[in-house]
Order: sequence, then structure tokens, then C-alpha cells
Amino acid sequence: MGINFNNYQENTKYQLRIEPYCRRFKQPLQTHHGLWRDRQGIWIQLRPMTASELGEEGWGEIAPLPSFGSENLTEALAFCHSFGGEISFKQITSIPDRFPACQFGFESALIDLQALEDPPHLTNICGLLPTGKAALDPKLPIWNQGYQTLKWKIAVAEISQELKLFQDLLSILPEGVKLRLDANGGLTEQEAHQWLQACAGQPVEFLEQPLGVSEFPAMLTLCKQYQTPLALDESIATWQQFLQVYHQGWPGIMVIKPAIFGFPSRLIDFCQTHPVDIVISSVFETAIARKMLLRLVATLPNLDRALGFGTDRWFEEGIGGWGDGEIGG
Ligand SMILES: O=C(O)CCC(=O)c1ccccc1C(=O)O
Ligand SMILES: [Mg+2]
Repeated sequence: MGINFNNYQENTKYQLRIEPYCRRFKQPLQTHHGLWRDRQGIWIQLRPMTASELGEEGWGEIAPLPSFGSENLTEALAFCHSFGGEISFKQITSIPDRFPACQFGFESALIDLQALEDPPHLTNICGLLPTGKAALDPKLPIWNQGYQTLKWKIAVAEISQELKLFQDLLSILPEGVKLRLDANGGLTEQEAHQWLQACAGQPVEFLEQPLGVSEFPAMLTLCKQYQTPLALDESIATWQQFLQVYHQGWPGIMVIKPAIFGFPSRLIDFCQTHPVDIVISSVFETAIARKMLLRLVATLPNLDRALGFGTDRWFEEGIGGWGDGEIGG
């Protein structure tokens, strides 16, 4: 199923409401990009201005991530305000590629207006461990929430120290659980070799973005040298980068963050016509964007890998798309 907007909707103008938000994490997240304490973004609401078959209102969320190449919050907010409280279907489908988070937010709101059924709840989620030694605390709730896949950020401390922590982590990893290691582009080539050697024979699903965006050829080489699969994230954060990497024949996994990837309809069209091994991942968006992500998950073919939605449990209140129950099964 692609996304078809009916003619009725194409001729519609919408009243636009803009609501910036800020949500704090329970604890900051340490990554190679730095320390992250809260999530700021914009909720938007569209209301058709003429009588229509559509719902009365549609919600979308703009959750920029400038460190991955999207517009920043100030740019997104100025863009939203430039419409003076009214926007047309044509204006939405013409949002330029330099506003990928806005493309996602506005098209999500159009899709929400079609009043489709609520997307299904999910179970195959990858949990997000705290960074560093904190992951080793056996009292962390995450160890008892039924996750079959857990992500751990690396490239934040000195490598020999991290490799030692990795061994400790492996020793407490429950039977059958797999790890995803995310370096956020922070390793040197030599360190990437050290990590991939340490991963041999271990329950590691993949190593994500070992090297920086400019080092694509080196990652292509690494892919061929080790059993542990590699995944690209920062390298394919924008649509243009994604297409380039795809056409250069990347044989590994691709982590897609729909909230910063532009129009959801474009992603659906691409995945329905090209075989790709993708992981859908969160950017700490809230429940409104999450609803669109769940709709995507229900629509995209061949999504066999756990979803990178473990970010929900980092917020103060439950905003997840699957209630407060246990995950897994
Ligand atoms: O993908 C996941 O499992 C969790 C999400 C995650 O790691 C993340 C969240 C926000 C910004 C960047 C990243 C990342 O994958 O690097
Ligand atoms: Mg990543």
C-alpha cells in the first residue's frame, strides 16, 4: 500500500497551528556527538478550511536533528511561521529537501487527516542501554523488559577501556539477546578493526556507523573483511546521501530515521521497489511522530529487524505507542 491522497485533499487549504515542545529525558544520553538532555521539536495541526471527507484535524511532528544534516529547530520554526497560519496541499508537497524534518511533519499530518485506523502495537523493539559502565548495572529495568535486542553506544571513552566493558557486558547478556553497537562515526579505522575483531563469534547483530560520513570507502572495505555486519546511519541520514550510498552498492544494513528523512511517501515508494535491509529508528520523537512511524512500519515490506524505538523509556512520562506493559514475546 502506497499513500494516495484523494483529489478532495489535493484541492484543500488547511489552517495551520504550530506548537513547539520540549521534553526532558530521565537521564542525559551520552553519545559520540555529545551529551543530550532533552528533545525539542514542533507539533503541527492541520484543519481543512473547506468542507471535506477528511477528518477534522491531522497532527504531525517536526523533530529536527541538525547533527545528522537536517534543518535545525530555529529554521523549522521560521519555515512553519512563513505560511502565516494557512498552508495548501501544493505547498506541503513542495517543501524543499533542505527541510526534511518539515517534509516528514507536514506529510504526516496529511496522512493523519485521512483518518486511517490506528496503527498496530509492536513488540519487536531494540532497547537502548545507558552508555558506558552504567549499562552493567543488573538493577536496570531494561534487563527485565523482555528485549531480544539491545543497543549500546560506543566511541565515547578510551578504546581499551571500552573493549573491556564490552567483555563485561557480554558476560551478563541473557541467552539469546543480541547487541547493536553504535559508534556514531567516532572510531578510527584502526579502532574499527579492533572492535570488529572483538565482535567475532559474539552475539552482535551489527556495528553501526563505525567511521565518519566521509569514510564511506573504508567502511565498504570493512564490510567485506568481517563477519559482523555493518550498518550505516549518519552516512544515509538525508535522502540524497541515502540514494548515493544505495547506488554505490552498500551491501550492509541501513538505519533509517524517518522523522529526519523527508516525505514518508517517498520512503514507502522506494522500499516497495528496491530490496533494502533497513532498521527503522527513532530520533527521540514524541507520540505524534511515533504514530507516523508505526504507520510506516505497518506499510514497509521486509522489516525483519527490531525497531530502534527504545528511546521512549528515556522520557519522563510514557509516550510510547504500545502502552506501559512489558515488551517482547
Ligand atoms: O536506533 C536506536 O535504536 C535508538 C536511537 C538512536 O540510537 C539515536 C537516537 C537519536 C539520534 C541518533 C541515534 C543514533 O542511532 O545514532
Ligand atoms: Mg546511530
